[in-house]
Amino acid sequence: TKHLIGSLTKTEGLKFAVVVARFNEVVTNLLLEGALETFQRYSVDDDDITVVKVPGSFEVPVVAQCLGKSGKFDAILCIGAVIRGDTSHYDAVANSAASGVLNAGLSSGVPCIFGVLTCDDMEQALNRAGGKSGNKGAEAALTAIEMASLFKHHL
Ligand SMILES: O=c1[nH]c(NC[C@H](O)[C@H](O)[C@H](O)CO)c([N+](=O)[O-])c(=O)[nH]1
Repeated sequence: TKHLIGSLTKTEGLKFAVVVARFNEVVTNLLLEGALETFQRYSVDDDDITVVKVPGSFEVPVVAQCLGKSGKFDAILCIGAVIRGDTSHYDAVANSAASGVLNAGLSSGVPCIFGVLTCDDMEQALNRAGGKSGNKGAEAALTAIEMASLFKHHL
């Protein structure tokens, strides 16, 4: 039986883009920090990481698709924080971000990792951005490394 799996240790030469929504930047900067530290811990070269800022999560997918199609990256990490609070169009933004990131990956053929928090309130979001529930940005970075390695070395 042939089992294909991405490595977390053979990260040399893997190139990553990180698309970060500025909306709720108190949260998204913490997610970005967690992601960058995880890349560093897993020996991803700093020169192999490109960070792109966009206004909100709704703008993330089109940039992820563009970066994917550039052929310059092995995985695209998408970071955002959609917080319901008193936002009327929470569902529109959250659902668009999810389907948008999915389609960016499918259309570009480059793994696009969904690191967009969708939470009811700021406390929930902060708990998932380095609080007691961990850091979704760090987790998504691990996923990005595994998927980049799987595609580069096995697919
Ligand atoms: O990333 C977010 N964008 C949000 N809206 C902006 C949206 O992403 C676009 O930038 C905007 O609609 C312009 O296209 C949010 N809310 O509306 O609450 C949110 O919680 N998070």
